Amino acid sequence: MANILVVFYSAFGHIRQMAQSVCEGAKAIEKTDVRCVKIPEFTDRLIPAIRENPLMIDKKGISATFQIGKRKENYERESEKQKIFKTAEIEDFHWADGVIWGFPTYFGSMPSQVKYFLETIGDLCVEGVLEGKPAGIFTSAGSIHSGHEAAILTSIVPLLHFGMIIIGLPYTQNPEYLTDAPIGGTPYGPTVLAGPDGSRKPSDEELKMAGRLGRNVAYIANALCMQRERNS
Ligand SMILES: Cc1cc2nc3c(=O)[nH]c(=O)nc-3n(C[C@H](O)[C@H](O)[C@H](O)COP(=O)(O)O)c2cc1C
Repeated sequence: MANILVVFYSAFGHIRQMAQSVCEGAKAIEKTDVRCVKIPEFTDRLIPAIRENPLMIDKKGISATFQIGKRKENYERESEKQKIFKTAEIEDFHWADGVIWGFPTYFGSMPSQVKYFLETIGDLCVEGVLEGKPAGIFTSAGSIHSGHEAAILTSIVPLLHFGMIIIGLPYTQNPEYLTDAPIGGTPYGPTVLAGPDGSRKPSDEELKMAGRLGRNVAYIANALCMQRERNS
C-alpha cells in the first residue's frame, strides 16, 4: 500500500486541473492512497501587487497581449475554487511514499512560491525524509517555446537535494507528445499550454499524459514499499 502526495501551486487553474488527472492516474493503481494539497500563495507580497497594479492593467502593449485585467478576475475566481484543498504541511511529506509536484512555468523555472515553499520544508532534506521516494513533475506554460521543459529540468535539481528518484514520461507510453500539434507534453513530465492570455483549456491528450505520470509514480512507489516490507 503506497501513499501518493500530489502537491501543486496554480494561479489560474491549469495546474489544478492537471493535478486532478494526476490524482486519478495514481488512484488507478491498486492499494494506493492519494492526497492532493496546495502550496500557499504569497498573500501580501509581490505577485498580488503586480496583478493589481493599475498602471499595468491600463497599459496597452504587453498588458493587452497578456490580458492582465481579465487575469486578475480569473485569479480571484481560481483562489475561491482552491479553498477546498488543504495547504501542504510537513506531515504530508512524512506520510507520502511518492510525491508529484505541479506548478506553472515562470521565467523558465518554478514560481517563487514553490521555491520558497521548498526552502521552508528544508529540514526534510537534512532528515532524509524524502530519500529514495519517487517524484514526478508537471508544469504549464503560456506558449510552446517559452520554457516548460526548462522549468521541469531545473526543478529536478532541488528534488535531487531531497534525495528523490525522478520519474519522467516515457515515449512508448505517451505517443501524444510525438506530434506537430500545439499541445504540451515532454519526456521530462506532462505539461499544458495555457495560451499567452491564459485562455486555453487543458486538452484531453495533456490530461491523459498527466494521468500516466500519476499512475507511474504510484506504481513505482508501491513496488518500493513492497520490497521494503519484504526486507524488513
Ligand atoms: C511571473 C510570471 C512569469 C511567467 N513566465 C512564463 C514563462 O517563462 N514562459 C511561459 O510560457 N509562460 C510564463 N508565464 C505564464 C504562466 O506559465 C501561465 O500563466 C501558467 O502556466 C498558467 O498556469 P495556472 O493556470 O496553473 O496558473 C508566466 C506567468 C507569470 C505570472
